[in-house]
Amino acid sequence: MQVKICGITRVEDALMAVDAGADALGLVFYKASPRYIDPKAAAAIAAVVPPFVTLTGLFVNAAQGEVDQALELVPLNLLQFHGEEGARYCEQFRRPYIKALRMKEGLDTIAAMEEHPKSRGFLLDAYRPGVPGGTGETFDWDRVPQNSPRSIVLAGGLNPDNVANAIKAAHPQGVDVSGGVEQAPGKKDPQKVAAFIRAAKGSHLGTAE
Ligand SMILES: O=C(O)c1ccccc1N[C@@H]1O[C@H](COP(=O)(O)O)[C@@H](O)[C@H]1O
Repeated sequence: MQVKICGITRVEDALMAVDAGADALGLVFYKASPRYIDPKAAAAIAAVVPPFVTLTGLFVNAAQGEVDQALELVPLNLLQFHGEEGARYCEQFRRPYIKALRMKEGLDTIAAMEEHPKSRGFLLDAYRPGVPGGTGETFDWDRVPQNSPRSIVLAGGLNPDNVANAIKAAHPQGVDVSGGVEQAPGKKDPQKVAAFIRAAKGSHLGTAE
């Protein structure tokens, strides 16, 4: 099970999450988020990330120039588009990307995936009107399609206590968490991060806490 810890704003949190076993870290370049980080500060975090950890940049309906600027300053391995971005927009940056899909009632998830044939995978998040993500809310994990054409990253309201059950229900390839491992918005809690990663990675072994 691959684990992404999103909303990293401090070098010490990046180091701590990597040490705890995170496979990917997320930097939020969405200015309205309490976890927003500007590209210069993000570059300082990028400088400490080891080579086999996927550094992800999260954007929400950003102007093309904003993404270009982040890419110029920060060596991002993966882009995460969390708004209403279409395939042509996402593909223009010529970087690997994942499209986030917010699981609004009635969404045809497979049809939404087919709109992004070049997305490396799909991050499924809870839907709350007017809020693009990071809501801390879960959705019905039984709605996660088991016939997805590509990897599924499960997100939305995950925490150390529910992640093992979420994995059992949804069978994702990866999980993503932000608020569920924080002590305060933008500040990660080392105990929660370690417990989350242990529970997620141990879930298939039956050793989850
Ligand atoms: O983290 C944010 O502030 C954020 C803002 C706008 C879009 C997405 C955001 N975060 C992503 O939302 C999901 C779920 O977060 P949570 O675990 O429920 O807090 C996750 O993919 C974050 O990367």
